[in-house]
Amino acid sequence: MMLPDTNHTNDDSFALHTDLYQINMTKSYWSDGIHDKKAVFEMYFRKLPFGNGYGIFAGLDRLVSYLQSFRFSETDLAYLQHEMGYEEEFIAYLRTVRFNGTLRCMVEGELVFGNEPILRVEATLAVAQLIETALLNIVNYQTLIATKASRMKQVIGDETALEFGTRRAQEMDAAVWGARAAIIGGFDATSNVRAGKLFGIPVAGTHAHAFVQAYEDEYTAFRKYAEHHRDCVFLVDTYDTLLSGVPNAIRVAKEMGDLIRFVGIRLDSGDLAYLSKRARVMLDEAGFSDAKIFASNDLDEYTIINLRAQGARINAWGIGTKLITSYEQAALGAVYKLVAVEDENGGMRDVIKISGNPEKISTPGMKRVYRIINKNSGKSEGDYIALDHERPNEEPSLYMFHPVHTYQSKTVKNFEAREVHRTVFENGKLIYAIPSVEESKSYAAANLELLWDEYKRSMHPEEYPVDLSPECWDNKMEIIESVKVKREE
Ligand SMILES: Nc1ncnc2c1ncn2[C@@H]1O[C@H](COP(=O)(O)OP(=O)(O)OP(=O)(O)O)[C@@H](O)[C@H]1O
Ligand SMILES: O=P(O)(O)OC[C@H]1O[C@H](OP(=O)(O)OP(=O)(O)O)[C@H](O)[C@@H]1O
Ligand SMILES: O=C(O)c1cccnc1
Repeated sequence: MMLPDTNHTNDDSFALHTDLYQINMTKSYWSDGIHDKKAVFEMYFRKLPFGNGYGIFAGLDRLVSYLQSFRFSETDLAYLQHEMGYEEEFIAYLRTVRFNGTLRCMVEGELVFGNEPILRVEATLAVAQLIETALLNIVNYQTLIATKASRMKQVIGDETALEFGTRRAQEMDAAVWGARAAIIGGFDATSNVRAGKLFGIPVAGTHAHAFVQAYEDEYTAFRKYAEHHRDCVFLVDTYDTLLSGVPNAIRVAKEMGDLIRFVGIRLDSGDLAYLSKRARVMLDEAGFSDAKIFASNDLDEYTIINLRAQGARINAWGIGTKLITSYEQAALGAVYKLVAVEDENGGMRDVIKISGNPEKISTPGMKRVYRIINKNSGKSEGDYIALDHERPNEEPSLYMFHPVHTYQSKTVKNFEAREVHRTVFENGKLIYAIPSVEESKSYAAANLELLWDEYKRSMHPEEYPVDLSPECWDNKMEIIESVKVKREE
């Protein structure tokens, strides 16, 4: 009897990290001889998550390493041939497949909105199709977490935001890449040490209830911790926060004096508003007005706003489950759609996907996205999606209108049209240097300065304009008409 391979030693590439239908479509393209036709796909989501007014893009780092190493390994090919039954000639073709295309993509920390391309892939039809699933998998998760983190950080403001979610995350990849995305979104540190090593991001932590329980009493536990660590945050809620936890923390801090840095205490249960206010008074009266109060326990932006309204005296927020699992909304819903394909004459044919819902009709053609910055206010007027050859920066004024409710319009003058995509790969060659995570985080913060506050509030934000250029809109309408005519024939 053959035992299944349980040690996964054959997991030596990500090329099979795709849906079966991509391989089956590729087989048809290849059999039909159209696999090397040029194709353009764009990725976008329709609706911002959490009712937020903006999104923060993350995922480019992993996307780059995926595309750079994209090839079917010999074990992948053996599996496809012997277990899945694909023919030898097709396997021989798959052996040659590499990412040979051009990728234009937002940079991590870029603001992203509904119905605008996050990235654009120009590649051969087969390759562009084979990579769809992994690209969506990476971007959907990381952008979701970066956006949630940014939304939480907007509420937390200048206070400290700590990512504590690894133990609750949807497996190990989600924990580390989610921690990274949280930092891009504005978090200050993660508790995940591996994420710190992998990405060079700040790592921070306190101690658990188990540590207190492991000693005969709470005082001894704090004292032992203090004897072996310079920075101390004592978890004060194991037995009784106000009657024993805070007094024991103060006692140890006094005894140890300058031998430690008494960073503060952590509250992890009970009424966090009440306990933090009482603990603040006790710490201040003991002469520790610099000691900070950390809080954790199922926190999210809604609880934080509420705790703030109650006058809670919390300086650092440890957030796990509700961030790393994107508890409020499980998925972003980005899609990857074909917008142009090579025709019989070697030119490109713009293509469309029709839907009964006008908002869901795809926008054909190869496009560029511009952020229209008003030079007087320094704020963004909205995003402007134009066909590839258009150059809005050369126009004296731009006519911007809602792509569905077209009567909502404005003319913008004295603007800078800032492209939001960079060329990351050109004909298969990586030409972009990925910034550090801290740089992406600063980039996200600087981008947020471009937005009026009305787009950034967590409840019922204003809808940020994402408009099509008149030429792009006309092209879409013409193609809708031509599809209608074909349907009627
Ligand atoms: N003053 C407050 N106002 C609003 N929400 C609060 C306040 N204090 C704590 N919370 C939140 O209420 C919830 C309390 O959850 P829960 O009842 O599970 O915790 P607990 O009473 O602290 O007990 P446990 O020891 O099981 O953690 C948490 O999400 C916490 O963040
Ligand atoms: O509540 P979250 O936002 O998910 O944040 C992470 C939680 O993980 C820890 O609790 P856990 O009960 O796992 O460990 P403990 O024994 O140290 O309290 C920590 O004390 C937080 O409450
Ligand atoms: O360091 C902490 O306090 C911590 C880390 C992970 C989860 N909960 C708390």
